[in-house]
Amino acid sequence: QQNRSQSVAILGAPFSKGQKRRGVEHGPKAIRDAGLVERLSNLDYAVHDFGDLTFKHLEKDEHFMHVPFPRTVGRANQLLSGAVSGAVGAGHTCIMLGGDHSLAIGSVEGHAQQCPDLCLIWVDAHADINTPLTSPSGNLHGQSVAFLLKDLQNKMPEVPGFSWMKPFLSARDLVYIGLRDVDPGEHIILKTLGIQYFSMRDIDRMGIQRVMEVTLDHLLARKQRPIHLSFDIDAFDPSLAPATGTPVNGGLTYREGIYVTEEIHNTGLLSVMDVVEVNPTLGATPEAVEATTSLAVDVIASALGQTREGAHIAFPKIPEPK
Ligand SMILES: CC(C)[C@H](N)C(=O)N[C@H]1CN[C@H](C(=O)O)[C@@H]1CCC[B-](O)(O)O
Ligand SMILES: [Mn+2]
Ligand SMILES: [Mn+2]
Ligand SMILES: [Mn+2]
Repeated sequence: QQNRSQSVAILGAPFSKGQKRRGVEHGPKAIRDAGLVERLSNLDYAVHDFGDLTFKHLEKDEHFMHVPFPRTVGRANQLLSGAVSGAVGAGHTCIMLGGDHSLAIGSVEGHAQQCPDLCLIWVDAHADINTPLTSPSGNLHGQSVAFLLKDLQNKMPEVPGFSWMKPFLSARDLVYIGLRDVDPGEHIILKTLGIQYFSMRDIDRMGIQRVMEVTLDHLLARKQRPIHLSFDIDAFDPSLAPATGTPVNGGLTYREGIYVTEEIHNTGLLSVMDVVEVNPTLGATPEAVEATTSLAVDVIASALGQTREGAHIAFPKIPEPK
């Protein structure tokens, strides 16, 4: 039998108002339909599926500057924060299924309520660190990190809907992997704050093994602490994950993405993982959607201990005939 030493909580967040394309709210169902619960049940985890959160669309929700749906996004993240905090507080490793990447605001904030010393690994083609003053689109899924960082506090206006939280993360506790489409305003923020990032060029130069070595050393060498992995499916090359809202060429290979999650699993410190921006309505064919959703299941399983070399949980030794 399996000593279900650990337990994983699945939290669906069917939410899309951090950006303008319809369909990403169907991400949680699509990832479950790709067999997530079955895949995790084969690992050494007790699986608790908490179902999907229900988000209210607020009637009166005027733009703030050019930012759409600020109160709806803020409220959704306040709700998600409580749910993630509850799941982590109950001792679960939490998998948050998006939904767009604005949901990381609530996910990381809720995690930090339980684990104030958490560190954040952001795997994404994008930095998602625009402020309302630098954002080209106003879309909050491209601003999530700016709401989390104490170092950006004096560069952030008061956005309606976000008065329930305050920034808590230090720039040194964040590392980016996979960047290849960074806006000018984001670039000056990354450089000014001295945030550690590995772009796709860095991965080409160093290789993913060295990137992970430096990432985990940067975050954990001084002190072991819980890891929050925020994984935007668009970190992968669009040939692997086409069903997503902002695809950018030249992304992670399948093997690079799996290596990232294997290394994070091997720290034994993964506490919350977001998997966001899977939009099943954007696949050109059913096969394209299936490729994207099964990839999401693969990276989650890998982050939770599925290994490419195999495992023999059910076999203490080679069975012998009677
Ligand atoms: C918008 C298109 C033209 C551009 N290639 C694109 O995607 N740009 C990214 C980079 N900055 C944009 C923004 O802030 O609006 C977009 C956010 C993406 C958010 B994410 O959660 O998917 O990481
Ligand atoms: Mn992205
Ligand atoms: Mn993102
Ligand atoms: Mn996106």
